[in-house]
Amino acid sequence: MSDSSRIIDGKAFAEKLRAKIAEQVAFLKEKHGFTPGLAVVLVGEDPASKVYVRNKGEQTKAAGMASFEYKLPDTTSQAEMLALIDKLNKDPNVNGILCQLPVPKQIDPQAIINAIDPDKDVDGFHVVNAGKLATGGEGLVPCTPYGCLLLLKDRLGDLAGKHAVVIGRSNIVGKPMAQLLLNESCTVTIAHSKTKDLPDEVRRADIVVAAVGRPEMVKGDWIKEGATVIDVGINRIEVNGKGKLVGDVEYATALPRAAGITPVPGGVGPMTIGLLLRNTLVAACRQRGVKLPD
Ligand SMILES: NC(=O)C1=CN([C@@H]2O[C@H](COP(=O)(O)OP(=O)(O)OC[C@H]3O[C@@H](n4cnc5c(N)ncnc54)[C@H](OP(=O)(O)O)[C@@H]3O)[C@@H](O)[C@H]2O)C=CC1
Ligand SMILES: Nc1nc(=O)c2c([nH]1)NC[C@@H]1CN(c3ccc(C(=O)N[C@@H](CCC(=O)O)C(=O)O)cc3)C=[N+]21
Ligand SMILES: [Mg+2]
Repeated sequence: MSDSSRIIDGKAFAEKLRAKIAEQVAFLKEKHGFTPGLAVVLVGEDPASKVYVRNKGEQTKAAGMASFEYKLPDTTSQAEMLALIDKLNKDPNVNGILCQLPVPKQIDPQAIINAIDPDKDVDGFHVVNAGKLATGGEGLVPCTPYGCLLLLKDRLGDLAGKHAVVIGRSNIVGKPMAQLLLNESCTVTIAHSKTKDLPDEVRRADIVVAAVGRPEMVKGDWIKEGATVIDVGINRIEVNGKGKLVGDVEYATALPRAAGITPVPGGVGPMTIGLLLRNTLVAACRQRGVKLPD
């Protein structure tokens, strides 16, 4: 097997997804006379967050959807933030609301997330959507794990019975990822900072999803021959005085062992934005009482 055939190209997959969404959006406009809209709220000046928010806005518009951006100073109070969310909840032209995380320390992120109308919660972070994911309802699914799942199903087909190890248990990546894999009938292990022997857990995995936030902490020689590796990590490091983006997996040594592996950049990241647009489309159709176009 050549190295290039092992690479799971999330960027190309996401481009196809976005092209399809653009067609669906054009159909909705022509046949039903409306345009899905996404509001993104950014508080403060975090440079990485600014880049993501700009990318989201550009891709939203490229798909033919309406993009509303709210940039608030880092002194914004929780009450001001809640007032904006209330306004967006009531605005019929806003079908999806995303508050970029992290938020400054005077704001409780969970209070903000749970103030968003669950039907507009395109991040899928609201307690109602988390509950639906856990109990089988039709909610909105968190974009990053959803993107990981689409890449896995595209590569592997049916996932039933596979042993999946998810490293990380955050509410936004690890937990919903484990839930999605469980819903696909995988046998799921969730590892975290208190896990006793992480290499041993990873060695048993058919599927590894790494969502830790530590550069290349998952070593290539932990990966079982023929396993599929999804690297969610986005870590900015310096190499010879130059900035570089790396994942949570030691990519060069994992690549020859894995049957499939996502690169960083170009793997999970582009899928996250693709699924954000998809969730906005789905939310808009539900709010308008229109069937999602084929
Ligand atoms: N590509 C994309 O679209 C996205 C990428 N990301 C990236 O994914 C990564 C994870 O994000 P997020 O879930 O928000 O991060 P969090 O910091 O919220 O969670 C990290 C998790 O990793 C666990 N962990 C920390 N150290 C270890 C260790 N030594 N061994 C095993 N587990 C450990 C923590 O365990 P414990 O719970 O015990 O503390 C925690 O559950 C980051 O790099 C982030 O930038 C995030 C969102 C989207
Ligand atoms: N409410 C909220 N929802 C989020 O979904 C959310 C968030 N807050 N806060 C931050 C994290 C992180 N995240 C990424 C999205 C895209 C890329 C992405 O497109 N990455 C490119 C590279 C981008 C670059 O060069 O920096 C890639 O991996 O190829 C990365 C990370 C969404 N997040
Ligand atoms: Mg996420």
